[in-house]
Amino acid sequence: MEEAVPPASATVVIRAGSATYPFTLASGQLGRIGTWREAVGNARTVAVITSRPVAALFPGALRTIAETGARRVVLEVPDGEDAKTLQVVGRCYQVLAQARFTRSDLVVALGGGTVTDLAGFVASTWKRGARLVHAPTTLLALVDAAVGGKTGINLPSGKNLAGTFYQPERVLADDTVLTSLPVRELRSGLAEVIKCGFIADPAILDLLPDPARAQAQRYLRLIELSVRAKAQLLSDDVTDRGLRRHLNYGHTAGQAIETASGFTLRHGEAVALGMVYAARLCELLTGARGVTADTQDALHRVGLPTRLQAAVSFEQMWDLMQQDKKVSPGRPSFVLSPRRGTATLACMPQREIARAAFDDVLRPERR
Ligand SMILES: NC(=O)c1ccc[n+]([C@@H]2O[C@H](COP(=O)([O-])OP(=O)(O)OC[C@H]3O[C@@H](n4cnc5c(N)ncnc54)[C@H](O)[C@@H]3O)[C@@H](O)[C@H]2O)c1
Ligand SMILES: O=C(O)C(=O)C[C@@H](O)[C@H](O)[C@H](O)COP(=O)(O)O
Ligand SMILES: [Zn+2]
Repeated sequence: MEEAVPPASATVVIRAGSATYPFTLASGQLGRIGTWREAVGNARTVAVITSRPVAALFPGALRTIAETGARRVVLEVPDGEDAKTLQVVGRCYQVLAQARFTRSDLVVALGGGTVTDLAGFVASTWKRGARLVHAPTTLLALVDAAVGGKTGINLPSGKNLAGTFYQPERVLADDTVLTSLPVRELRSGLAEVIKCGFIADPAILDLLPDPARAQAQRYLRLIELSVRAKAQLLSDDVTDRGLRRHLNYGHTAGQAIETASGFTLRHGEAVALGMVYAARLCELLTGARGVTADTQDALHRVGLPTRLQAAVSFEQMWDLMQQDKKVSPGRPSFVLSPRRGTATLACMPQREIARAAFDDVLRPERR
């Protein structure tokens, strides 16, 4: 049985500095001609960036884009993190060049966060800026990656080390995409939802779903609350110099762990571990109590990992953390959340404290 949860409103207006655009949350809209007519506008060519598995899941969306009358070009990129490389960016540019793609043509990102990160980068750099619409198909992309205009490409030396800030014209959020999403991917998205609960809106933490059950109303509500929380933090800090950094909670350690695991961990799983780590650091640095237990409890409720299983050493994590793009010596860059709904910035911890926190909460337990 579905619990009675207040219905989500249809549109969240995202204000990102001088840009304003709608995040429309409407079940089934990716298959509607009206949605796409409005999104395509007067573009002559629509380049849909997607991956093969995602394209196979959403033939209706692809067909409907073609029915708008615009010429449709489908760029199938590798699935998952393999899409976020300079090589794939180069291949996208080649296809756009062959299609004589102009700045008034439209790039549509149809997929998860890897696709929105890649497509955003391609659109922002193609002729210094083509039109862009996001059609997120994972929970993680719905609540996070499709909003706020961060684009990212991975380099051998680290995750998201090349990127731009480039806002889409609109985000077409259709919660029915969740019906085909594997539970592991749902959980991964819930890590970013839980992050918003800790740094901004504690009400989120009282609404956490059971990922093994269908709870459509609850997801609608969580999508809306998470997007509102994100929008609030980035509205006056699009370029990540101040408040927006709170959205990086769990990411300094998390993205280091994600990279060190060779991307065997999903982004959200790594962020979950990063939040546990940040919680323990918070206790060690500030004397706060109960932060780790509260974090572990929220993550356990949705079945996310709270301790490393993969072989990632402290040294690997520590080295990669130093290369995080927001780290600069002596300046606060590590996000802590001492209490539900709040976040602060601290300097990178000293190595001994960083190691102690790792040993306390992340190091795989000996069997
Ligand atoms: N730019 C940002 O603000 C931001 C925010 C958060 C995360 N990210 C980035 O997002 C990426 C992770 O995104 P993700 O978790 O969506 O991963 P993803 O894009 O790799 O998608 C995960 C998997 O789900 C599959 N999939 C997609 N939609 C599906 C559907 N509806 N049904 C069934 N399967 C489906 C894909 O084929 C893929 O294998 C990371 O690279 C991360 O760095 C960016
Ligand atoms: O939008 C933001 O700002 C975020 O930090 C959201 C994160 O969830 C996301 O993973 C982002 O891509 C991480 O950014 P990075 O600057 O650490 O690469
Ligand atoms: Zn993230």
